[in-house]
Amino acid sequence: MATESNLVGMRASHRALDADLTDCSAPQLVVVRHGESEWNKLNLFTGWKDPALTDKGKEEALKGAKELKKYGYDHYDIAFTSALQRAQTTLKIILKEIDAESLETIKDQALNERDYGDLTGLNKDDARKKWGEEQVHVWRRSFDVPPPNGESLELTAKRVLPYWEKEIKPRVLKGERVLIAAHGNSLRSLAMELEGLTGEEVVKMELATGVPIVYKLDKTGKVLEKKILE
Ligand SMILES: O=C(O)[C@H](O)COP(=O)(O)O
Repeated sequence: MATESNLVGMRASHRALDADLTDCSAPQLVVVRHGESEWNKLNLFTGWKDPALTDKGKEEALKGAKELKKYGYDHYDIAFTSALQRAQTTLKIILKEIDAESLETIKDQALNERDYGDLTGLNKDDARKKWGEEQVHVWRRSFDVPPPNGESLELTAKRVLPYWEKEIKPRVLKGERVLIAAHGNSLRSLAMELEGLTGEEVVKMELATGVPIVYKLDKTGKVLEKKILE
């Protein structure tokens, strides 16, 4: 079920928000985290490694597509995804289900998962045993502390957001219907910008695999309305 009008634009006045919500021409953007991958299943730090989706991951992508259809978010002008197959396959499954297999799709590593550096390939529980619960939590969920030789969320945002500003946002603001299939941390970086979240707020945000998020934006690209289709 769609989470009812989960309004995040707390900084906007309610009057302005109501006015804009009645405006069907307000720019709209749909983002989705890939379905479960083989390495998610094995509880391994994945980052820029490129495992495939599991069967469960494919089912999650299909379920996400059915939710998009159910709520009428099944027409797009362009799609963006990362250079990693778990996001690309998720997108493919969605596009097939909404009869949009020939949709123009741009793949770019700017949308990749954060690079987990030396943690890549390690089991997350083993890492907790080795470095302690707290240290691993800091690496996974602090804003600006990178894992050894990897990217913090802040560093991830430094490549995701310029790409958003240059390649995606202008299309969304022009009224193109854009679908992005990407990763937990690349989408967190984007959510930070769209929803106006602080570093502290964004690290608390968890994105479920295969669950689409629909954003309605104002004319500057900030979020007026957010619906999680789960
Ligand atoms: O790269 C990974 O391991 C996951 O896709 C995201 O991991 P996280 O939940 O530890 O950020």
